[in-house]
Amino acid sequence: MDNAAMAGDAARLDVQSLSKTFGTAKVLDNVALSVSAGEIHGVAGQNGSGKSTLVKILTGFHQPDPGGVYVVDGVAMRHPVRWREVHAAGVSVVHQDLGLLDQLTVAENVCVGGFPTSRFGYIDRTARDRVTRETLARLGVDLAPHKSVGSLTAAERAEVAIARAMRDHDGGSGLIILDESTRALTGEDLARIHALLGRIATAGSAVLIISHNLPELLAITDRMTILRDGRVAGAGLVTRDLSEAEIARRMLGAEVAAIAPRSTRVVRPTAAAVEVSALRSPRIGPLEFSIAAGEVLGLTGVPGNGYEEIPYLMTGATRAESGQLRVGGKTVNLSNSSVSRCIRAGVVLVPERRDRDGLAYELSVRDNISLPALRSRGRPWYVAQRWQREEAKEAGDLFDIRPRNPLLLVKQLSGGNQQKVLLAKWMALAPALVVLHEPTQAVDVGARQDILASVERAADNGASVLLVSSEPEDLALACDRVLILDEQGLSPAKALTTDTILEQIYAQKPESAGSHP
Ligand SMILES: Nc1ncnc2c1ncn2[C@@H]1O[C@H](COP(=O)(O)OP(=O)(O)OP(=O)(O)O)[C@@H](O)[C@H]1O
Repeated sequence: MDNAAMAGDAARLDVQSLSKTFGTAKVLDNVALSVSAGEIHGVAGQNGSGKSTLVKILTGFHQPDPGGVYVVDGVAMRHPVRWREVHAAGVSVVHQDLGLLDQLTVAENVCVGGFPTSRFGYIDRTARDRVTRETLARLGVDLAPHKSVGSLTAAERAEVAIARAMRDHDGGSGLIILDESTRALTGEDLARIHALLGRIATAGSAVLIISHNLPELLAITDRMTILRDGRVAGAGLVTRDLSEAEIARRMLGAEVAAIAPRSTRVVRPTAAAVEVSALRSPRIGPLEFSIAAGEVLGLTGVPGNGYEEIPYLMTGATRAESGQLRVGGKTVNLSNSSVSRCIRAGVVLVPERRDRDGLAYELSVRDNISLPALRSRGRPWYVAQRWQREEAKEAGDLFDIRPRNPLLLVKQLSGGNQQKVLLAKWMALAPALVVLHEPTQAVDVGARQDILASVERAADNGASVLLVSSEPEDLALACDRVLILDEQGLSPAKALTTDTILEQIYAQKPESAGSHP
């Protein structure tokens, strides 16, 4: 698409000479970025290259170093940059987690932070519903304002978040920033949100989208800016002149070597080392499957059909209605278990939500990596032992954790590098069963390969691995076998190719899809 050409060349966003220093680290260095009216502009970059920092500066969360220029629709932003002024100038943002309140309605979510009030200060429900209806109609989104957000599909939730961001934009004005907000969407859900972004751009607003999904950026953007180590490694490149390989090369400064699918390289193990039986929750089951030692088993389904619950049900994180897990000669009752009991049985979970379930943000990289082994390998934890230092160094090298400083607090790392720490933390335990949920979400192309390689390495070292993912490409690449959950239960993928897995997933759609567990 070339919306920019259609809507003229007025810059909605113009950034020049923008830098940001944390302590002694310059994480953005002289960045320039320009987005025209009617343009969809993509930003890509390796984990830690500065994308989120850029968004945080544009929204006034971080202050840039002195000297930068930041202009919205012709209005120069004053220093310090304040969200109120940026927003008034026409900038809005949709964050990764969408920031929705599930217990509230569509209208309450769309109007949150800007409730129309009556002259006595009460919330004016009629005005609120009218604003919501008008916003949704303007965006071409068909949603009832009174529906509860907790009951919506993944695509509908993204529509509500985008509607909230667009609520105060006068027709065709301003800039909407999507900071990896499409990352949990796949297939038709993703296509639906792309169509919405296309409509927003065609109406004359500008869209700035940050994503690790290179096919997504190639499909919907007009131009792209690529960051590498905080510097621009490609400014305003016309997307139709780019390929995935070219973007990756600019991002990483090197070619990304393709890896061969596991199924073509490895002799399939046969004897079951892990057996799951009678696994049932209110939404799924009973299910039964097994994983051999040294095997990577993939598991997927239509988003929201319940397959996303399986990693949590199998590891004691969510209590199952019924279910047994046999691993290493022990049997765990999944209707009456806990995470710590599962860990003692040699079962670890690498969850999707690292912020909620996986990492201690206020602790260092080193402490996070060695936490699970502290009990068995000796205290006190506040004095770093040699094995802790060695383990942290090894993990840093193996997973390419950047910056390579094990004393940094996890909260100081970029999102993708936090994901690598989470993996390193569990892999260091040499578990019998590793269960991973969406391990490559929000990581760059190079890190994705490192993570899939580490998953395979765990299996090659004798672990059983369950890879639960919405990414058919990851499943086709890293698995020995893939199971697909539908209303009939689990069935094996007929072939380990992206297309076959996708076709099988969407051969049967559920009646109603809910949100992630
Ligand atoms: N509060 C902070 N203190 C110190 N360093 C920080 C802080 N926030 C970010 N950084 C550093 O700034 C750099 C850029 O991080 P940023 O989160 O912007 O990267 P990113 O491109 O968004 O990465 P990802 O794709 O992994 O989300 C990283 O090296 C990170 O460690």
